[in-house]
Amino acid sequence: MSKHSPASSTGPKRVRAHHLRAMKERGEKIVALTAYDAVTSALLDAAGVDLLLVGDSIGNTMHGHDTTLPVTVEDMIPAARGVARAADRAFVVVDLPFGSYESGPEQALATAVRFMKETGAHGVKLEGGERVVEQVRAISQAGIPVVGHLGYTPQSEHALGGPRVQGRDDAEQLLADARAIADAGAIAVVLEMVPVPLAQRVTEALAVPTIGIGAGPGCDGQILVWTDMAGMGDWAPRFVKQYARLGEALREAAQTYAGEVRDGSFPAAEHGFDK
Ligand SMILES: Nc1nc(=O)c2c([nH]1)NC[C@@H]1CN(c3ccc(C(=O)N[C@@H](CCC(=O)O)C(=O)O)cc3)CN21
Ligand SMILES: CC(C)C(=O)C(=O)O
Ligand SMILES: [Mg+2]
Repeated sequence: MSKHSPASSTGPKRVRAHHLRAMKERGEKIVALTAYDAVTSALLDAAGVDLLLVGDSIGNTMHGHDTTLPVTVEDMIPAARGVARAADRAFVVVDLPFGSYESGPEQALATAVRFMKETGAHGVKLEGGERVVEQVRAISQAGIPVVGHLGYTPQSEHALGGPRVQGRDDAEQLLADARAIADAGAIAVVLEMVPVPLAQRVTEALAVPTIGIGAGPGCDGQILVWTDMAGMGDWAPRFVKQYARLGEALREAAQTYAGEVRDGSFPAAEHGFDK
């Protein structure tokens, strides 16, 4: 075992784009979480998480916004840098934020190139189907692994009418979108808030892996926002399972610290210097 003890002992030393496809073919689930900084990246990487997404959910989780819409390229770059530097094994993907790729393939490629040059990440992700095929093609043809994102796409929340399950009445459109971005070179597709049977159908239709979030067990992998699954916030979407109560643990630690500072029991002799 390496010092990082990856959960999958047969897995690669460093997860690369082609491993994700191979994992789908072998029926091995792809384990993904978001990360927004080096300290968290190191912990999740050591746990054996295969893919770390520097999500534009950083807007909600770290920057106090209500949506992902205000997140900028300048917000994403230092976050991606921290995550990429601290991950020894995981494949690191960065979200292209709202406004950084919609104008066309030239804008999308310029943003993707900037992320690859300036952060050390291994790939990028963008939201949308047929409307962004030219963007996916341009990024892919430049040799940059690109991940798609279909179903509930939070950057379009005002057009979609809020966080709603997608593809109930337009399953064929979602399937066409998935095929279009896979054909344009996407290495994987995130499916967010898609009915379980439709996510299963898309997964069977594509050669590249699907990574689900609120899309059921039929996907090739699963992703969650790390602060949701670790119980850091006071709210999480219904599709989240909470695996820890880190928020409570941190609040209690800070309360104990505050009490000890106030009553003078911290710092003790061993925390100081004699000379
Ligand atoms: N912390 C966090 N977790 C996420 O999963 C997440 C983000 N932020 N930000 C970006 C997007 C936005 N996402 C969201 C945002 C809101 C809901 C939501 O309000 N869901 C309601 C109703 C869903 C329904 O129609 O049934 C829920 O109760 O879960 C879901 C996903 C997923 N992503
Ligand atoms: C929820 C995932 C898929 C995402 O796009 C994000 O965290 O920004
Ligand atoms: Mg995102």
